[in-house]
Formats: sequence, structure tokens, C-alpha cells
Amino acid sequence: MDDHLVQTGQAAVPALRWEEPPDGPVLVLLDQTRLPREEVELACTDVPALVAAIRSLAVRGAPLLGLAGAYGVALAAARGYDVEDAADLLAHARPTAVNLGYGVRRALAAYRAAEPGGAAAAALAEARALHAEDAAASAAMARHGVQLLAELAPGGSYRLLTHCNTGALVSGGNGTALGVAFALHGSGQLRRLWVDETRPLLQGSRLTAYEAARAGMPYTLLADNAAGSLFAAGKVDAVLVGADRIAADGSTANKVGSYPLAVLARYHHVPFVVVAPSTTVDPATPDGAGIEVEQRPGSEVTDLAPSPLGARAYNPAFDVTPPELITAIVTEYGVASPVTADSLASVCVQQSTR
Ligand SMILES: CSC[C@@H](O)[C@@H](O)C(=O)COP(=O)(O)O
Repeated sequence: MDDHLVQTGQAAVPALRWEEPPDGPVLVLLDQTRLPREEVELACTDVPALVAAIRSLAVRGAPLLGLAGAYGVALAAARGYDVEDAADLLAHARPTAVNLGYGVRRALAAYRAAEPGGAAAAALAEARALHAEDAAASAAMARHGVQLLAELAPGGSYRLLTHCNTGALVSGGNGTALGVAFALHGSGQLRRLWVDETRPLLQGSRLTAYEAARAGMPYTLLADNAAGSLFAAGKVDAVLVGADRIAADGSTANKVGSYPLAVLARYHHVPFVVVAPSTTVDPATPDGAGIEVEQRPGSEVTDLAPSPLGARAYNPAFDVTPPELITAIVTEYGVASPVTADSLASVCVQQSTR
């Protein structure tokens, strides 16, 4: 893949940026709850504001949560707040995406290890380093993903189904699953991107469609429950999704609705591929049963139509797909397929032969 061919749907402003105006440092977020209607930025000057932005999904998606956590520690340090308390608040703002705690720990470790007087700068430097690493990981995942598709579904013209939003809005680079689709689009190999609307918060129809439209991709939205008929009609060559936490055995937590897609894909003999940076793999969680799935307020479901007053709703933010339903996991270090604890571990570290 030639990097100059990559086309992305990046917003006019980045998903997250660090600013240093005269009255003190600010973490500026593109408010994803307002997309695609308007590109509005949120300026966080303290950690409670950032925690609220994380909980409301103004800033969201596993890799971006990692960056928000790291910059949040840097913000607390630069503004003179209690950094240990801030780190604890941030790390627990949402439970499932492992990257959030990872980003917080990276910046906190740099802060703790720094010379007196240099701790805030050290935390910021670490956040910036993580940001750059995430961008590089996106590019590497795109390369591996394109190569994998050529092996799994030869023909060079793909109809991909994706769920949730996994593009430039969730990453320091072009993203994970959607990053692969951008690369295919850039090289003329994307025949169709099927975009699940992704109920109830519509990350697909609001955010992925926004990125796909900006990139000029051939995309079509579908209601989540229309996916079965699409598979039955033979119109899906592969499913590409991201991940919020991948257990040591390859069990993958991702946006609720991913698991049913994996079941459909298996029944219809279609590859189901997870694309995620190695920072999303959590070796401390042995299997899917150990992954905490965030439960969101029922009002996110009942207020959509709306439902009758007093209606209760089941609203898990994620579901867990077992490794046997996953054709491959792509990280920046390569491809694990079939998905086993060993194959996964081998794509979580740089291999000396590469
Ligand atoms: C590269 S993003 C991978 C996942 O974080 C993404 O698919 C997802 O489930 C995001 O959920 P969200 O609740 O919008 O933060």
C-alpha cells in the first residue's frame, strides 16, 4: 500500500488536541455527540470535565480513550491538581476499553519517574509519544489488514461490513477496522462499505457515515437487524470490527452487536476480522468471562422512539465474541489466525525477524 494513496475522512479538526493558551493548558476534544450535524469542540481545563466527556461519549473509542487518559494526567499535572487522584478518576471513567487505563498508567509512570520540576512536562511528553505510537500503529494495521484480505478473499474488490466507528475519530491516525477500509479505498479495492447504524447511540450512522462520506467512499447504511439478509444475499466479503478489550485467549469485547455479526459470518462462511492495536490486548484477563461490560443508562434505548413512560431497557455497551468465531486478529505487529493465546501473544510484541 502506498501511503500517499491513503484517503481518510478526517474531520476538519482532530478528535483531540493539546493547546497552551496564556491562561493555561487545555485538552480540546471534538464533541462526537454532536456529529455529524456540527463540528463543535469541547475545551477541558480540568479532569472532572474530561471524565464527563468520556462518560457522555463526546470522546470515545478504545485508542482515543487511551490518548484522552494520558493527556488527562498531563492536564492535571500542568494545572497543579492532585495527579494521583486525577489518574484514578480517569482510569475508572469507563470500564471496558483497556486502553483508557493503559494511557493513564503510561503518563502517570512518566510523571512519577521524572525529576522534580519536570514531572508535568514528562507526563505530556508521554501522552504525545503514545499519540504518535497510535498513529504509527494505525498505518501498520492498515498494511496488515489489506494483505490479510487479499489472502482471505482474493479478487481485489471488497464488500466490507463494519460496526460502530473505528476510524480517525478514535485514533491518533486513521483508526483500526475503518483504517483498513480507508487503505482499500485509497487503492481502488473497496467495492462497498456496509455500515451498521449501531444502535442505540448510532456510532455507525452518525460517525462512520460521516467519515466515509468525507473520504468519498462507496458506503451504504443499514439498520443493525438488516445484516442477516445482507449475508443471505451473499453481499458481504468480510466483516471488519475494532475492539475495546481482547482477553488473553482472544475473546473480544466490542460494541454491542459485534457478536451476532460473528455468528452470522460463521454461518455464511464469511471472514470475521478484528483490527486493534496491541494496546487493546489485556493479558491479565484470561478469557471473555473476565471482561467487565459497561452497562449504559436504559434511557439511551427508551428515548430513541420514545418508548412508553416507565419502560425499562437492557443496554450493555459491548458484547464479547469468543475466539473460535474470529477468523483473525490484526494488530500493528501482524495477524493472529487462527486465534489462540499463542498466536495472539505473538502479535503483541515486535518480532525480531520482522
Ligand atoms: C478503534 S475503536 C474500537 C472500539 O472502541 C469501537 O468499536 C467501540 O466499540 C467504541 O465504543 P464506544 O462506546 O463508542 O466508545
